[in-house]
Amino acid sequence: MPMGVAALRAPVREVTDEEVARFREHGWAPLPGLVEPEFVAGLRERALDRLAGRRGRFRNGYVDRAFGQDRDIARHDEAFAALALSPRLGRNAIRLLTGVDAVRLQVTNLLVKEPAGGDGHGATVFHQDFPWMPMDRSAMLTVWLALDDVPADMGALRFYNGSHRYGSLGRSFVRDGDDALSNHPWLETLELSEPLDLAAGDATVHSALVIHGAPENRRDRPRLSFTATYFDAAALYTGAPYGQTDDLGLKVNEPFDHPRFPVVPTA
Ligand SMILES: O=C(O)CCC(=O)C(=O)O
Ligand SMILES: [Fe+2]
Repeated sequence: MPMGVAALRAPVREVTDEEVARFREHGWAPLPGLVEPEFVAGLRERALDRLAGRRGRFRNGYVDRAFGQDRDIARHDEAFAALALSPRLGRNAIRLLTGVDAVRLQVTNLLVKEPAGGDGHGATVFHQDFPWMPMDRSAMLTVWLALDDVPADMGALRFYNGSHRYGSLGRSFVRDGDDALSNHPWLETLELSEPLDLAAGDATVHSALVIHGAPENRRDRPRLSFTATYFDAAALYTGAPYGQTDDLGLKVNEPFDHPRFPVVPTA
């Protein structure tokens, strides 16, 4: 049953002080039961509808080998929009980040990791998100929400705890063999987070500076997740080339005042 517009208040819980502390210490945190499973079931249905007919697309980019994307899904779907722009999620992002009074939504994404083998997806190599970004500061995070149960061997994310403290460590996904561990073997001295079994509605949240990746999907059904990325609303545009922002008419050294980067309401 499709959700009516009136029903679109996303049932998101608040993060706890312990979760904020853990995020700041490790650069990421598990957020079990972040979104009510009933609402997530509706999102899953919408996700599957959007994905029908998208199978078997040619893949060649480095990222495309790791997972499929339906970028900006919240611009096309009101339920994903209700979630991504929910005041609870906005307040959570502000609390998790340090020294941030307001956040903008950078991007939403429906991610699909097909089962490994044949035409399927490979592992998500370890990387940071920030090195691509045209923002002048790194206060940025991604909420990664399981739209269905995602047991560890299906490819829930893993993280190098504390790796967010080492600043921007360079791009991955741009050349062969450029995963973060190959670029920086010392990362292996850090603790790798345990494999996580996520249920639909569970999430992880990660800093754009934490090193993260995911194993291949060893199950026989696609791994389905939704991500929403938020950044400090005060961040200024640097003009660095980036597909999403190149043609938007943003001004260098000005904030991202553009409808593509809405400030998330907090009430
Ligand atoms: O879902 C994945 O495998 C990777 C997602 C990711 O890297 C991200 O959301 O930043
Ligand atoms: Fe990432």
